[in-house]
Amino acid sequence: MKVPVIVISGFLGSGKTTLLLRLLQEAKAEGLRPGIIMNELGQLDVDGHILREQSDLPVEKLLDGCVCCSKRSELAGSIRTVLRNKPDLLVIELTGVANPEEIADALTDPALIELVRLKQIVTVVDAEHVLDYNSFFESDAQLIRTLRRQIETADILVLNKTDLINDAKRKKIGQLLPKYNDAAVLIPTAHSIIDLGLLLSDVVKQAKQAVAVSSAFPMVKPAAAAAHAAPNQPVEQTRLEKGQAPSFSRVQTISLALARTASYSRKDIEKFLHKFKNRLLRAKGYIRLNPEGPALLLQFAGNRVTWSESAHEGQPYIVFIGINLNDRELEQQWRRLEQ
Ligand SMILES: Nc1nc2c(ncn2[C@@H]2O[C@H](COP(=O)(O)OP(=O)(O)OP(=O)(O)O)[C@@H](O)[C@H]2O)c(=O)[nH]1
Repeated sequence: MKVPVIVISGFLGSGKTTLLLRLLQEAKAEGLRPGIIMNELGQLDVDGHILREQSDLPVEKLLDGCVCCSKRSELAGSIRTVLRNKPDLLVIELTGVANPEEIADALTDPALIELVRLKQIVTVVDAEHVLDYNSFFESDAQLIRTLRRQIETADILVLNKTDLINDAKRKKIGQLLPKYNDAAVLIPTAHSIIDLGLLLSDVVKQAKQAVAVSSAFPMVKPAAAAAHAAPNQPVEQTRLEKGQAPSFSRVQTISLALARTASYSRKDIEKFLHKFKNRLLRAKGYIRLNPEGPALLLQFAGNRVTWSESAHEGQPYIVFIGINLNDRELEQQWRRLEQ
């Protein structure tokens, strides 16, 4: 069974490590064995120290670079190392400037696709500063885009540090965030206190099934989470019934194994990809245009298609990463391309 992955993203200082610590405590209380990967931009393992002081779980560190770009090639090795301990769950805390979309993409690399599946992207938003990002980073369009993608791709938006803002600011942010992502569960809070059942209930269920324990686990515990919340900062949830955990990330990954005997036309594939472009963030695959030919690496990113030579010897496949994709429709239409 593929190990579910929770990605924690959010700008520098927004409260990611605070959330991670809470998540690990709750996971431990539920009898889960989480695997942890922390990525930091600098060479100093600051958050790792904090974590080691407060948790006895082993942490795999990726220092001095961002796992979505310069450290990407090391991600597969780190995940394999963590998987040796047979975790029920893998939690990856990204750097503040990482685009979670890139991680969704990295998890579908050939070395990982059979081992892990993206479960949820949680983005922690710093309520005190989020409205200022556009003016702070005016000269850095790439950074602004990344911060926006952190919000747009989230399944859960934790609006943290609400203890540091007034009602007017809170209202403004409450109007802004849905403009970028109206499908995520929005949780205003302080000190990253959220109902962790949203993240863990299905993993607990799966772990219990795995050991053939039949007693049902309560899906979420809103009352318990609210009891921990700071005064005047009730845990609120919107766009999702309380007690209902989303089981899949909004960023979906659909992989299709391709028959070795099938042939394809390059033009048809490109037409297909452009047809879905509004919902497709990324597509990539190792495809043989004809059964005797070599595998080619197909990449679709930013609405551009590139083909390159590849030494891939294994089963041809294609992976689609997108939002609001209909897997049956996509597969049916893809199969029509087979000649
Ligand atoms: N006042 C206040 N402080 C908070 C809150 N949440 C976290 N903090 C503090 O903010 C600081 C940064 O929190 P972290 O959890 O380390 O943030 P992070 O996103 O992991 O930070 P980086 O690793 O630098 O990206 C710490 O000193 C926290 O104690 C909050 O809701 N309110």
